[in-house]
Amino acid sequence: MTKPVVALTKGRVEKQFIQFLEERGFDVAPLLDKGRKLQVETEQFFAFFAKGIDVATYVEHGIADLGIVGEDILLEVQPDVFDLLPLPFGQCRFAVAGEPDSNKALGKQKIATKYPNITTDYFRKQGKSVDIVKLEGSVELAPLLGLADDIVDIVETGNTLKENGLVVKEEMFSISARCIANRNSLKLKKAILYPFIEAFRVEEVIK
Ligand SMILES: Nc1ncnc2c1ncn2[C@@H]1O[C@H](COP(=O)(O)OP(=O)(O)OP(=O)(O)O)[C@@H](O)[C@H]1O
Ligand SMILES: O=P(O)(O)OC[C@H]1O[C@H](OP(=O)(O)OP(=O)(O)O)[C@H](O)[C@@H]1O
Repeated sequence: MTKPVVALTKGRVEKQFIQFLEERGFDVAPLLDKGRKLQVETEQFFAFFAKGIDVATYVEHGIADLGIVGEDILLEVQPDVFDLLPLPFGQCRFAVAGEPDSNKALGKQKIATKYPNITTDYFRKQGKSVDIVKLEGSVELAPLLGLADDIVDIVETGNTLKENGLVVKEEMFSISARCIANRNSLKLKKAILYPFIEAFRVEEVIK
């Protein structure tokens, strides 16, 4: 019987996932000692490391059976994968933020974000149409430099907003990291995936 193939989001999520696995008695040494290698094998699974958006693609195409990815990616890209369960890390929230006294009276609100689909959907549900400026990071700069009126972004501690003189204007919703699965793998590799998924289950985070 072969092992599951797991696609892991590099960086922040990877670190928290490794700690999560360690607490559950998994063999994490190969993940910690990987150096610049992008694929490793542990006692329990094969892993490879990619950007979150690519983790979703690899799982959708069946290259990975499981993926560990931020819910922001799933909401933005809506990949055709099975969203199995929430994980107890990567917890943060989406918010509209901007300069404290910048309420736009006339014209369309201009919003800078890494998440154009989430943003459009959020404002559409409020019956509002906004102009979106897509950025890839350091989104907080946009209102400060006059590129946009406000931003839609992830807030965790609030430090990035605070240190740049911005405030939350509207709380949107909370997210966490998620374990996703390829739809066929779930049917065809049940025997190897289910024990693995069971080990990931954390009562307090199941919605
Ligand atoms: N401040 C944060 N607190 C908690 N989770 C976060 C925070 N920022 C991002 N995340 C989550 O972690 C995931 C990965 O974020 P990370 O910043 O490591 O990569 P990224 O946003 O793709 O940037 P990079 O281009 O540097 O790889 C995001 O998809 C999101 O789910
Ligand atoms: O509320 P905080 O704890 O300060 O976290 C929020 C920040 O974290 C994320 O940025 P990230 O570090 O991923 O950098 P980025 O700007 O390149 O996306 C997010 O886009 C915010 O900028």
